[in-house]
Amino acid sequence: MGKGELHIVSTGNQRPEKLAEIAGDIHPYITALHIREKHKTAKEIYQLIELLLDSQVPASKIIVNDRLDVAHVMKLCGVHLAYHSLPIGPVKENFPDLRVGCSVHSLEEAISAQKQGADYAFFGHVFPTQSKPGSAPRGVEQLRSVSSSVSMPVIAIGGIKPGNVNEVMEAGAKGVAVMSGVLEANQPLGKVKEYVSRLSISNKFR
Ligand SMILES: Cc1ncc(COP(=O)(O)OP(=O)(O)O)c(N)n1
Ligand SMILES: Cc1nc(C(=O)O)sc1CCOP(=O)(O)O
Ligand SMILES: [Mg+2]
Repeated sequence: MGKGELHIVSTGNQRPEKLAEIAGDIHPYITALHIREKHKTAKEIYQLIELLLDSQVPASKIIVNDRLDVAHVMKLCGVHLAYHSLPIGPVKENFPDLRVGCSVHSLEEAISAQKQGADYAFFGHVFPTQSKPGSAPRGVEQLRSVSSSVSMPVIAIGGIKPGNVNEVMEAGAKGVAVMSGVLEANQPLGKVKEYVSRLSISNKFR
């Protein structure tokens, strides 16, 4: 069996040049880089992605939050739709080659996303994370229930560290999405390699 997927999600507050430098180092080892810059305009996101492309990050590994226009114009691999975004169904119908994903936080949301044609879903937050202060984590058992109820890939997000990768893969996740664990690490490339080695090992037992 192949490796589990490793998705890296931008923090929304890193300097574009810094993100591009890290992304240039880590892209060969990751499945996708998610550009989640909710406070940036389309033009700012476009400029950030230009920097990434200049750093040799392939467009085929970049997924952008919400902005179908940017994904289309820049020939990116996918778009991650938010609650306020265009609905999944019409996006998939009009852009069948685009990988269309979304975040889900319950079994009902996961089933609905799959019915609408989502290619994948992030489920979280599985563990405590500084990104969701004061909000209780949903835990590994809810991840297991969601993963076993849908056929689309479910990616675990929220508080994912190398040490809990095995647990979420065993619960049926097809991979993990990581923000702070890599992008706020002292040595992002070294961290990515740690995640990759855990993803390979854990998949052997599935
Ligand atoms: C491009 C991209 N990838 C992943 C996400 C994570 O989505 P989500 O969990 O919905 O983010 P929050 O709304 O929980 O902050 C994203 N937004 N964009
Ligand atoms: C963007 C996002 N969405 C989540 C969700 O549960 O929907 S958790 C999350 C942030 C994950 O960051 P970290 O890897 O630093 O815990
Ligand atoms: Mg979310």
